[in-house]
Amino acid sequence: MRIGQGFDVHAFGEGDHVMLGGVRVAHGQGVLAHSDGDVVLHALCDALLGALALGDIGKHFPPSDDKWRGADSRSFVRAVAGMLAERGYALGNADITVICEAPKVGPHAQAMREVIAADLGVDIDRISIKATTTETLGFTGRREGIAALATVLVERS
Ligand SMILES: Nc1ccn([C@@H]2O[C@H](COP(=O)(O)O)[C@@H](O)[C@H]2O)c(=O)n1
Ligand SMILES: C[C@@]1(CO)OP(=O)(O)OP(=O)(O)OC[C@H]1O
Repeated sequence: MRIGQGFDVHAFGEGDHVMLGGVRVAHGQGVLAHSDGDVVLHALCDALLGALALGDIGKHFPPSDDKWRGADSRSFVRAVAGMLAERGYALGNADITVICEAPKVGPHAQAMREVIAADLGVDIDRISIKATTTETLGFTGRREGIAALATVLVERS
């Protein structure tokens, strides 16, 4: 059994939605990013890569590579899932926390769990999505950006 953790932040910018856990969430702003800027999936990928000491998301999908411009971050999750499987590992469980004042994550948490479970090929009860504000403190509190934390356990399959 191995453990991994991931963290990602994107600044809010122009737009009318954010992608969170592969789900399009209506919001008065978008995020600035090379890909679709899905902090949930980026933190998850980093946690999975970290669990197997495979580097980080930027090593595998460099922001300097035009191939990933506007990319659907679900493609990163599926690619990372493949790396795990190749090495004989499968997800034990993932626990993810989204940090922002808005949008509200709770109403979308179940849909995010379904997307992530499907992309990792695991039962939904292995995927947890939580959210918190920072009580108006810091960059998330000022609504300048959105952050996510992910912790995973991976097990020999
Ligand atoms: N973006 C968010 C933030 C919070 N929630 C839900 O609200 C609860 C209370 O948040 P506090 O930061 O005031 O503790 C939190 O436990 C979440 O259930 C949310 O859905 N989306
Ligand atoms: C996802 C990648 C893809 O180029 O770019 P961004 O969408 O900017 O996201 P970030 O988490 O800042 O960096 C990781 C990159 O791999």
